[in-house]
Amino acid sequence: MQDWREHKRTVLENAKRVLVKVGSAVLTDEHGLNLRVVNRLTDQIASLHDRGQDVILVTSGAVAAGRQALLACPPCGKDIFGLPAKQAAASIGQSRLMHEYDEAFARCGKTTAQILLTRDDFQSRQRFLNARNTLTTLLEWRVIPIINENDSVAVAELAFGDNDALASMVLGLVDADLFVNLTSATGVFEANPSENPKACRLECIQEIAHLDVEAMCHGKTTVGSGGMYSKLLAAKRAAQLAVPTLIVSGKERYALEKAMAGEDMGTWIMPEAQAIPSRKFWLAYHDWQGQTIGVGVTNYAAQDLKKIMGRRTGSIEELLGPGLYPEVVHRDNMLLDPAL
Ligand SMILES: Nc1ncnc2c1ncn2[C@@H]1O[C@H](COP(=O)(O)OP(=O)(O)O)[C@@H](O)[C@H]1O
Ligand SMILES: N[C@@H](CCC(=O)OP(=O)(O)O)C(=O)O
Repeated sequence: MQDWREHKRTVLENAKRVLVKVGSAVLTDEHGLNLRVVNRLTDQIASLHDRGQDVILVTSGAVAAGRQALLACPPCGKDIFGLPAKQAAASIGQSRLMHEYDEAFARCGKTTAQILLTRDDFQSRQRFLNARNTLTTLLEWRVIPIINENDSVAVAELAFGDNDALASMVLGLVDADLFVNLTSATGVFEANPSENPKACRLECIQEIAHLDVEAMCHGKTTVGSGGMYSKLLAAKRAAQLAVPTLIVSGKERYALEKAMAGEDMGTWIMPEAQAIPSRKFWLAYHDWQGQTIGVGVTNYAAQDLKKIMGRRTGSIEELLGPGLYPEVVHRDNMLLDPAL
């Protein structure tokens, strides 16, 4: 196995397309969106971009920015914290968030584009491909795509709920070669540092597939977003796509620049040696219902399957007519144990 430090150095030096994700805990403070953080982050992303790297930004902060606006001018006697209120706050905040990014990037001479996605967009092959085409075109034009979940239309069962999951899905859309996840912690620790202050930072996670994420983060760590738990699940998906993840503090000044320059900070998560082909990755996220042990595209409709269950292959043509497939789900169209 390649030494992880050497692997990290090689990826950092050669990454052409970097996806940077920044969460609410980094971007916001008790007053809402922290513009100093937004400006520092855009400066650093612009520098990477100037060096020729494509950068895709997945950002949270719409709900916080919306609530900030609402608190400045509250709707008399109305709830601003329930789910519909959260969705409405996101729609108020998203345009403000985007405005701040747009202005900050413009000061660095960069053009931005907003893309709002929901889980639906990854479940429909057509929408998945449309989103991919748009992103590819933007990147060819050297525009910086800024992505968030489309909170105001996402219904509970279709919501990502946290942008770590969204970011990991976008990796597959844009064929990124590095995922940088900016967090409020200084990296991944052996255990939740707020519960166990003696826990040490992990410099590298070599085999994320074998990591007990539940135990390490003690379940989900924050309400409404996943904290480190969802970052590790996102890193697991990234690893399946053969994309390494760097989880690093977004609170520290110049953290992104320093991390990209190879300083010893945060946690490096090694990718799996064998990437899932992108079509299979899409399959993995196509069906989210029930207890999933694997996913695949079937050659037979459910009612036909009921008719032929338990029958000999030779009798199938008699039941369903000619032109049949020899298998219900071909192994090329099947993925077992996706990191759902
Ligand atoms: N093993 C762990 N290592 C590091 N942080 C952890 C761990 N388990 C739980 N956490 C918590 O996860 C949080 C990091 O996520 P955060 O950046 O706050 O989330 P978000 O990006 O969703 O807003 C930290 O507050 C930290 O206390
Ligand atoms: N899409 C929402 C944030 C979702 C969320 O909680 O994200 P994160 O803080 O990154 O885990 C927003 O823009 O406010």
